[in-house]
Amino acid sequence: MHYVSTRGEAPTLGFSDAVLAGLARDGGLYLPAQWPTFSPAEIRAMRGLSYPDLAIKLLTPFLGDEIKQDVFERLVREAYGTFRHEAVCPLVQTGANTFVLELFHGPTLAFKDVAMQLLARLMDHVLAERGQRATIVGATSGDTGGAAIDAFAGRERTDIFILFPHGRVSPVQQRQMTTSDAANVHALSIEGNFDDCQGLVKDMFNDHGFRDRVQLSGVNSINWARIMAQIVYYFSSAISLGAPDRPVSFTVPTGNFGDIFAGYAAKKMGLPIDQLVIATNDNDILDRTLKSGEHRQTGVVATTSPSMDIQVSSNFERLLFEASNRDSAVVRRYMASLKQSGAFTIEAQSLASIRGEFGAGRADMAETAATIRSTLEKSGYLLDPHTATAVHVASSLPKSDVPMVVLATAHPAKFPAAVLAASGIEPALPKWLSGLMERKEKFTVLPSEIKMVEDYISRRTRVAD
Ligand SMILES: Cc1ncc(COP(=O)(O)O)c(C=O)c1O
Ligand SMILES: N[C@@H](CCOP(=O)(O)O)C(=O)O
Repeated sequence: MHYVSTRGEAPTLGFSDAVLAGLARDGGLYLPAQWPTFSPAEIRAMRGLSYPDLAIKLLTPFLGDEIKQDVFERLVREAYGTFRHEAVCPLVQTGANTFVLELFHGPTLAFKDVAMQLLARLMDHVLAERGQRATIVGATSGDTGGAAIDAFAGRERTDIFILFPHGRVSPVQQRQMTTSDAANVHALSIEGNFDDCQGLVKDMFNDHGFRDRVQLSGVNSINWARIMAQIVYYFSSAISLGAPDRPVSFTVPTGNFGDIFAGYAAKKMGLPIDQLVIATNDNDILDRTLKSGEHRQTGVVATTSPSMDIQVSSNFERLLFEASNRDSAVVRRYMASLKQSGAFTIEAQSLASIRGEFGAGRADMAETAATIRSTLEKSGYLLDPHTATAVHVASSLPKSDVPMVVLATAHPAKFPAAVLAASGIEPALPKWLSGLMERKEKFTVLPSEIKMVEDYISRRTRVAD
């Protein structure tokens, strides 16, 4: 299996190099050269597999021959051994034909753990085999950072620097990033919003001198392995609802477009998905794009679902590549226009293809709060604000016989203030995190200035030791 860049001007890589590279050297994102596919009979035969066994079956074709099968199996089992629910990602029925897919049973209570626990182990393995080290730099609007720090803390071969927007993450999210005592962990509070943090990370990847000097790697969903690991729960939930003999729809709380792109990948691999619905909060660039065909960035507004406060949606580039029949020249034109004028207009054929695959909707903060309240009243289920945006969008769709699965991307206890205000209930952190809010914080505040951030990282990474 080989990996190609969406911009077509970077070397084609094997799996291990694509994982270590993060962003391609031409600024693009890696995708498998072909989608592995599974026939209905093969999907039927997956019924009854445990989550790790399903992950091994679905993900092995992406590895080529680069990771030995017994090693991969061990890494998968270790990764999902960190989850507190036996099913790893259990499905809960909340209405007649509606389900919530709980992705928050990992160490940091967010769906990011599903991919990050595996990615950290894969990276560690590849670096050890090669006798290399890496400097990992990541941007977070709250959840990726905590998940990455948990997964990489104490690992000998990596130093990890997480950039989060100053004052714009929840107190629980902040402490998950700032209370690690591992020497290889560095939390940087950036004076800006998430898009500024993600822009800094991409600028560092595009500064090839810096990139090579510190052996830069990324763990945001620009990294293919993040998307890859997220494909599995689309299969596990759809199979438990009758796939491949019954189609299933998904509504996904969306920001950087990684999670829902994993659903698109699952469909490409043969899973019968009826609708893939993008749910946004007030930062609704993707909802507007699907409606108008124009992708136009506006300012980010702070909401009660802070992890979705994003206007530069990285993985949309992967979809543009697919929708244009993998025409990297078209993608380069869109990206150049986005850089120059903050907007581009999607060509008619690509737009039709995107609209054929995806629906979209938005929920403002009042609708999100009302959904938390009404879901609790109707079904006794307490949603987090991100999941609530998707429940609101799903409930606004025309009625259908196809089961609708909403991805529950975070535990409500990560956002106690918003959940309390909406429902009157203050969700408690699980036992293993109960001392979190009392732990001592350690972080550095930096301006959103590339040179200052690069300088900070260069002085602290142990890559050159
Ligand atoms: C809780 C939560 N929900 C939804 C999202 C959006 O997911 P994606 O960025 O993959 O679209 C995020 C952040 O990415 C998140 O942390
Ligand atoms: N919502 C994310 C933003 C970064 O997304 P990623 O999936 O690209 O890592 C977060 O919580 O940090």
